[in-house]
Amino acid sequence: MNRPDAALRQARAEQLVERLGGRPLVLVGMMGAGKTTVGRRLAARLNRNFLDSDEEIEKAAQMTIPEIFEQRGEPEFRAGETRVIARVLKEYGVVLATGGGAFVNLETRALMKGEAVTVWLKAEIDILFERVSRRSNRPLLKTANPRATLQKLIDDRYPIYAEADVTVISRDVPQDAVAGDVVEAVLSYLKRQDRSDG
Ligand SMILES: Nc1ncnc2c1ncn2[C@@H]1O[C@H](COP(=O)(O)OP(=O)(O)O)[C@@H](O)[C@H]1O
Ligand SMILES: O=C(O)C1=C[C@@H](OP(=O)(O)O)[C@@H](O)[C@H](O)C1
Ligand SMILES: [Mg+2]
Repeated sequence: MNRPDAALRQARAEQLVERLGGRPLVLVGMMGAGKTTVGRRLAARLNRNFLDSDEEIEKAAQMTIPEIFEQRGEPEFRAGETRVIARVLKEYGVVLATGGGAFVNLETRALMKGEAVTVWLKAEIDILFERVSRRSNRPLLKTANPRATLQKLIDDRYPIYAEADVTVISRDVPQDAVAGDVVEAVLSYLKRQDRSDG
């Protein structure tokens, strides 16, 4: 990146941080959308702390996500997810990557929408499927036909993800470019909001 590009990028990040104040920025969307990896880059750009709800649950339980699903079951995982997100949202200006099911929970969704700016990272099934196929750490996809399972989850969840404040397409470009798209989309959203408030 040349110097004017870096300076522009920095300026946009600073503008966003200023408009956000202490509000957390939360990424929601399907498994494989890039919430964890794009979220980390986004936080670095904004010079803000990054947390991932799955990682926080793993730390608290001292178990991996597949172990939690296997030994305790999904309802207990979801209860932990709700608790962790409520705790993390109290952190000033945090960038939070959620697990794909977190926004589906009515209570957690209301909390996120009330406390944070929510961003849906949206991607096509081909992109999602290719990305989730790289690792076998997603218990919900351990089915006879994982692609069909992913499609079913998309059908069920997309109307709910659409309730996020901002939608950003998780394109097939480097994660840093997607992080840049998030900065621009959230900035436009907050500018629109500030205009309609004032
Ligand atoms: N824009 C991208 N280009 C290429 N690979 C990506 C991109 N975004 C995410 N990935 C890869 O896809 C996989 C899933 O990403 P991850 O951030 O874990 O998604 P999520 O947290 O939404 O499930 C990871 O291997 C990640 O490196
Ligand atoms: O979509 C879901 O219900 C899940 C998504 C996963 O997180 P990612 O979306 O980060 O893969 C993880 O929370 C768990 O396997 C369940
Ligand atoms: Mg993730």
